[in-house]
Amino acid sequence: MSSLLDAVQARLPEPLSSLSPIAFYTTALVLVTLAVGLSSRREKIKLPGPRPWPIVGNLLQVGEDAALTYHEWSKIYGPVFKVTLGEREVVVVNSAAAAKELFNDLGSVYISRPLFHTFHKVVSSTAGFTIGTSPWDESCKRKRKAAATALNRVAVQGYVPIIDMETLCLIEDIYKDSDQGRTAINPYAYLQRFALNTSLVVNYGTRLEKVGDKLLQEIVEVETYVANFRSVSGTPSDYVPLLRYLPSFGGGGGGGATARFAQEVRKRRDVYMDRLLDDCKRHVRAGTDIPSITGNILKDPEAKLSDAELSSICLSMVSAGLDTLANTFIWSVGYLAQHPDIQDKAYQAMYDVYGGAIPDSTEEKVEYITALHKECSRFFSVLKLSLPRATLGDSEYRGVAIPDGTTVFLNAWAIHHDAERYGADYAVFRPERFLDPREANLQSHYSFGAGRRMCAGVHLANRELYIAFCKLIHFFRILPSDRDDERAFDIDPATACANPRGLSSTPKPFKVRFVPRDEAGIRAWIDDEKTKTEVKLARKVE
Ligand code: HEM
Repeated sequence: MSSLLDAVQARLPEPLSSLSPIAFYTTALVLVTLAVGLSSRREKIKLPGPRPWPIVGNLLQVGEDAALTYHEWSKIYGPVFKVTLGEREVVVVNSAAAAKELFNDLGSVYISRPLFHTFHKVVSSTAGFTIGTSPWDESCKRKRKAAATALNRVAVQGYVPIIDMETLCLIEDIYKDSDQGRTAINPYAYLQRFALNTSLVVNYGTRLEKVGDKLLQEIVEVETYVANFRSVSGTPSDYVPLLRYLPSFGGGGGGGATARFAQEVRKRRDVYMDRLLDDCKRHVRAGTDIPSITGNILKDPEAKLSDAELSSICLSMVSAGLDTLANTFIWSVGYLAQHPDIQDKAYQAMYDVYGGAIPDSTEEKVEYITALHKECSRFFSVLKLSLPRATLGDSEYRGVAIPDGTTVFLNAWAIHHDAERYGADYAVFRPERFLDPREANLQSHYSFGAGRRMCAGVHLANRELYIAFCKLIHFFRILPSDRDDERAFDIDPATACANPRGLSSTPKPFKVRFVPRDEAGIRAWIDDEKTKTEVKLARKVE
């Protein structure tokens, strides 16, 4: 017993570790009693939900993959229930009907974002919050408006040449590294560069040249760490403040391992964000910039954005479309490799429209490809719990009061498994569901969230998905590796997720073959496009 006490005391900060055993147990008892008292006194939301434990609430019951657990709980407690995470009560929304009722019909209430200790106080104190992590206020309104205008349908049409250029680089590098389909490759780095470069060119007019580029690797690595800090289930000290004082958890005040790591990540992030912005500013001053969102803001004398707001928009542009888009592609490519029948249907659909010519990017004419990317977004649900919301003002759900400032999770995973919305075959990958004319009046899926804080990059993301799917399937047959040790891999989003506690789910690494459908055709296209484009749309980051 005393060795257990020694071990516990050794991990505590100075004032607690120096207590005698009797004083220690008394203090612990008082703290537990206080916490139990506080947690039972604090119950504000009378929705059904699993019974919380003292101090930790339901944290220990949530398990590895919170969205899947919440989906199971929704079968017991109904589509809208409450969980208690440490000292925070959270409303979880699990059906399409409830999402509409709350996020759309009560859009002006379900509009804010909650604050979390690690992300908002430790990771973000220098770089500022992204739009997706900013509570709703006048500054957030300005940032959201600027981003939404720069990313609306009309603006995105102007970015099609940029997406085309990045698709060309994607196809060229995949082609080169695949050795005519003989070598199976891991598609992650190619798709991450595609996603990041598109955002960088649109936002700064700059791009990263090589798949193995050091800056690219740094941005992908750091943004993945940041995303994990933003995850609503990855950082227990966000919910149990006491943990911030334990060395292996920690927070800003506690100086523990999590806090130190978060501070290090923040510094690394500041370095490349400053570099990208400075590079853009230098070119704007010299008049050598390429039209971009940031360049336009810097040149606009009427722009009412502060430096911090501009940095926040830049941060959002770099981070918001990186993991989300790349992971949607990565899951999809793995799935397509195991389902050549779907590729055949997509190829045939393109053939029906273009008679074998290369699909045009300026319009989404191939309905099956649109249906395919919608189904990929639904089926793989990369942001399973979306981004957390907070209510602004009091509201009600079925007569139960939801007070101002309540944290709300939109469980996109559960909604995408809602039989009332998607029918009995919700678990089947079937793009055809989105060709049904009855879909026209419904929100296709919830991977971009819902309501007034829905993804501001939805048009850009959809266009990137459409164009890249068209070209990948037009030029390649995507097939499993022919090596015995690589051929089989799990690509089921319920079981193959490599980071169930992360923000954006990614599958465990796998390799596939990209076999050119027409060897001479792909080479001629690459050569021809390169002379036309000559990567003159963007310069390299200096
Ligand atoms: C497949 C790719 C993407 C997915 C799955 C995705 C998903 C999401 C989701 C779920 C949200 C939260 C929505 C809500 O609370 O209802 C969000 C917010 C946001 N996304 Fe995306 N996103 C993607 C790509 C992009 C891209 C390419 C950009 C821009 C370059 C972008 C910019 C934003 C911004 C600025 C927000 C914050 C909106 C706000 O809080 O008002 N996203 N995204």
